[in-house]
Amino acid sequence: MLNMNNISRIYRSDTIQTHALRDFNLQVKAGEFVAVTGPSGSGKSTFLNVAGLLDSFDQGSYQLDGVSIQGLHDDELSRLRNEKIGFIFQNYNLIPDFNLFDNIDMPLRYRGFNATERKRRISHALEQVGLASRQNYLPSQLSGGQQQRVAIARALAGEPKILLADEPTGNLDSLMARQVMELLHTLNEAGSTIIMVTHDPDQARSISRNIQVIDGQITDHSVYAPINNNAPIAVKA
Ligand SMILES: Nc1ncnc2c1ncn2[C@@H]1O[C@H](COP(=O)(O)OP(=O)(O)OP(=O)(O)O)[C@@H](O)[C@H]1O
Repeated sequence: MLNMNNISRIYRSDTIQTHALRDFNLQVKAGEFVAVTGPSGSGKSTFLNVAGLLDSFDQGSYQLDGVSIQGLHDDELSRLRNEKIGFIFQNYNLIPDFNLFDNIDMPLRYRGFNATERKRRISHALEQVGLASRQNYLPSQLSGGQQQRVAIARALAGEPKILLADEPTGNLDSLMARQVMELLHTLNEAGSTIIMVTHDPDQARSISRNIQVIDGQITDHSVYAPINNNAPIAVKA
């Protein structure tokens, strides 16, 4: 599904170069759930941005769902991004004046789906996140956890090949965070491929595969026993 080999991403300014990713190698198979951990500034967001085709890279090769990314033009990258990737951000990124239906509808309109197909996708996605009865609500009428579930529904409605989540529970209290994590696990059990950056060690432990990023490289690559197990069985991969 995702195949990165020797990826480097260097940010350059007049005076300094920052090697945000260096010789970064990662393969993720369809159906995996991967937690990405590591200290602040280690390159986690840069990795997600490169993986999500939001940022370019300087060296290496990257195939997403069998498509080589190198050399693609911006319009091809946008099309691939819209088709294959669902993003979930810490701050939800919902449009406050749009109700839930219209928030989920907007990227589908952009992709040119007809009204019947859009309605089908929106209804199904809202059902998946347990908010089918609230499609006319505004984001401000929902809790933070519910807003994040809408953001997840928006990502799911695109029927992406992979979900990329950057600290999706970072703004939530522990109960709501747990509900969002349960939803992500349920989606993964139903077949979704998910890569999630988290600072929360308990969350990471609930996820079957963990990678740790330090100084732009993967330094630890552990596979844990699945969810709801506080005593991980670490197997070095
Ligand atoms: N647009 C940019 N221009 C210059 N340097 C950048 C840019 N974005 C990130 N960096 C640098 O690249 C390195 C990796 O940053 P990145 O945001 O990927 O880390 P992170 O692990 O996601 O951090 P955090 O956990 O704090 O979000 C850092 O040294 C950061 O300062």
